[in-house]
This record gives sequence, C-alpha cells and structure tokens, in this order.
Amino acid sequence: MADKPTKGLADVVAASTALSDIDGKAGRLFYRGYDIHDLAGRTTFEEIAHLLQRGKLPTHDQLAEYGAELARGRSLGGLAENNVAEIAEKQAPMAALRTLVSLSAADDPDKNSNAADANRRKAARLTAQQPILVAHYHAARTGAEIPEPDPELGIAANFLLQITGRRPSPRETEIFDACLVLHADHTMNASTFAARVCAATLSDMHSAIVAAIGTLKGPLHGGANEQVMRTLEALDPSGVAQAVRDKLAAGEKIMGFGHRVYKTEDPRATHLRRMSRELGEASGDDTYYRMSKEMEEVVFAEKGLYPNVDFYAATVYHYLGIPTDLFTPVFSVSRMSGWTAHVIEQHADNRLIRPDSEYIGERDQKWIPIDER
Ligand SMILES: CC(=O)SCCNC(=O)CCNC(=O)[C@H](O)C(C)(C)COP(=O)(O)OP(=O)(O)OC[C@H]1O[C@@H](n2cnc3c(N)ncnc32)[C@H](O)[C@@H]1OP(=O)(O)O
Ligand SMILES: O=C([O-])CC(=O)C(=O)O
Repeated sequence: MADKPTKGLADVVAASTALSDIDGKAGRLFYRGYDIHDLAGRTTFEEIAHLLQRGKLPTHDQLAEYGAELARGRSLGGLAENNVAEIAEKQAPMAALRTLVSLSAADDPDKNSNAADANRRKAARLTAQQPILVAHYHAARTGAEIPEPDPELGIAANFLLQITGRRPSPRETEIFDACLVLHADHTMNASTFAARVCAATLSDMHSAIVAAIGTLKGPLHGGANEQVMRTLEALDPSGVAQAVRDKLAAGEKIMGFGHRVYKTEDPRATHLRRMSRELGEASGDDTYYRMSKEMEEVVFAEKGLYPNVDFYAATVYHYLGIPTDLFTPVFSVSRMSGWTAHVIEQHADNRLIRPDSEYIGERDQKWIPIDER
C-alpha cells in the first residue's frame, strides 16, 4: 500500500476498461481502438452509443434495430413526466436531471436487475431518454409546445428541433452530432468514476447514473462549458486580453482550460474550434469565436494551458441556439452513452471499489464526560 495519497488520485490507475483510451502527451483519444479523428463528423452519435454499449460499430441492420430500440425507449416514465413541471420551477437544469433520472428509475421495467441483458436495455433507454428529459424540462419552464420527435431524424437533430422549435439544417445536425460523438466517453473522468464506484457496490444502473450526473454538474468538470459562456458574455470584446491577464493575476481559474490528462491540445478541441469558427462566421457575428481565440492565446502565453473540450463547445452550442444553462445537460446527453457502458463493464467483472485513506487527524485523545468538556 502506498504511504502517501496522490492528491486527486492523479495518475492512479483505478480501473481497467476496453471503452476508451487517451494518450495525454500526444493528444489522442480512442473509443474501443478507433481514433476520435476518424469518428467525429463521420459517424452518428447512435453508432458511437452502439459501439460503447454493444461493443462494435453497427452494420446498417444493427443500427436500424438499435435505432428502433432507442425510439421505443424514449418515452418517459409517468413519475418523471408528471413531475417535470414542478421540478422545472424549483431546480436548475442539472439538479433537475439528477431528480428526473432518479424518478425515471421507478418506471423502468428492468429496475430490479443488474443482469447483462437488462443492463443493455437500460443503457439504451437512458441514452434515448436523456435528450427528451432535457427537452421536457425546457418546455415546462418556457411554456412552449414541445415538437414530437421526427422519426426521420436522429438524436442530434431531434434534440435541436425540440429545444429550439426549429428544424436544424443538415450542417447544423452534422455539427451537433459530431459534438455528441466527441463527448461520449473519456476514460476515468470524475463522473464516470463516480458511476463505477456506485455500480461496484452492485447498486443499479440508474443509481450510478444519478451519481454521475451530480458529479458532471460541478464547474471543474462538465459544468465548465456553461461557465465559459458566462465568462465570454461578461467580457468587453475590446478588453479580452487584459481581463484574462487580470483574472490570472488574481489567481482565478479560467474555465475551459487545463486538463488532468492532456499535456497538449485536446483532440476534441481541434474539432470544436473549427466548428465554432464555421458557425460564428455563418451567423454573421463571430465575436464570441474571436474572443475565444484571443482568450486561448493569452491563457497559453501566460500559463501554457490548452483549451479543454468545454471551451469551444460553449460557443458551438451558443451558435446552435441552445440556451446557456442547457450546455452541461447537453454534455450529459452524450456522456450517458459512456457512463452506461462503464456500468455494464463494471457489473460484468466486478470488485468493490474501496481505496484507503491517510489519517491526518489527532491521535490518543482522552475521552471526557460531556458535563466536564
Ligand atoms: C470535461 C471536463 O471535465 S474538462 C475540465 C473542465 N474544467 C475546467 O475547465 C475548469 C478549469 N480547469 C481546472 O480547474 C483544471 O485544469 C482541471 C480541474 C481541469 C484539472 O485539474 P488538476 O489536474 O487538478 O490541475 P490543478 O487544478 O491542480 O492545476 C495545476 C496548476 O495549473 C493551474 N491551472 C489549471 N487549470 C487552470 C485554469 N483553467 N486557469 C488557470 N490556472 C489553471 C492551477 O492553478 C495550478 O497552478 P499551481 O500549480 O500554480 O497551483
Ligand atoms: O477526462 C476528464 O478528466 C474530464 C472529461 O470528462 C473530459 O475531458 O471529457
């Protein structure tokens, strides 16, 4: 046993996985051995969810079958559906999703089983339901009519349709699909680790996903994409460089920069930067893209830090018309495919995850009766 803990478990190998792999020095990411650069823009999110949850990139027939399973699985359980309005009144989006997924467990036909086939079915249902939960939440708080999912469209296009009320263009769909592909899995990130710790007690998949959602929510993890947009909105476009230098000088962290594993450019940021630029230019006002580029240059010059996946995702989502407080929920729509695959993997070859701790408190304390303390 190591004598000293590694703060934040940095560099500790906490699990074996066949799902994703990162080369942090070279800036490379693989899903089941496929380079993310070969997948983004060429495969749909549904294909990636199939790859992660079912082990292989699907054939046309397998994809049609999986797509039908997703379509059947997206109806929300009565408990979640009947309570979404009150939840939307009282909870911010990520807290609401945590609650709604917990409620949806009650209506899942496989809720009492961790068997492999039950887990596979639950993984598909959770993946299908997450975008619908976000859309229902958004409709409940805005009072908007939620368009029915179009059976001709995939998860990416249907999500944009339901959130914006407008049918996305083919290029917008392609870009958003690529975003979902890019966020699907990422080795032992904090939310996935939380899911695996929960699953390793032989608790059920919904409980593990609730743990994961609560973990993704934090601004040091998935919550950073929303904070990136809030930072951009608060900055004066003509004073970006100085404002960033001032924040750094004051010891503030700049959201969307830095990563535990990547020591060079995050390969996903390369795609997201390009997409942000394209959408910004197409919108006729690429101010936020240009501000982001300037921030990137200053943060690199001052701290040698690279943008992570959350940085350019923020402006991409903004240009796609997604409300800022739904950016982290969008992350959860994608990462659901990876989380559920990790729960399947954990249950298939399980051992309780229970690390040790270093005791740093007082020792040899003398007990004193309460009246004498
Ligand atoms: C999907 C994702 O989860 S991607 C990450 C999303 N999170 C963010 O964008 C939040 C901002 N970034 C960060 O807080 C960190 O870089 C993390 C959480 C991503 C990684 O954290 P760690 O590996 O623990 O690195 P840690 O926070 O210890 O940073 C190391 C050093 O770099 C500095 N640093 C790291 N990130 C940043 C940042 N974004 N801005 C300014 N300084 C930073 C730290 O202050 C620290 O400096 P010090 O050694 O002088 O104290
Ligand atoms: O891997 C991490 O630490 C954070 C994460 O989820 C990602 O970058 O996608």
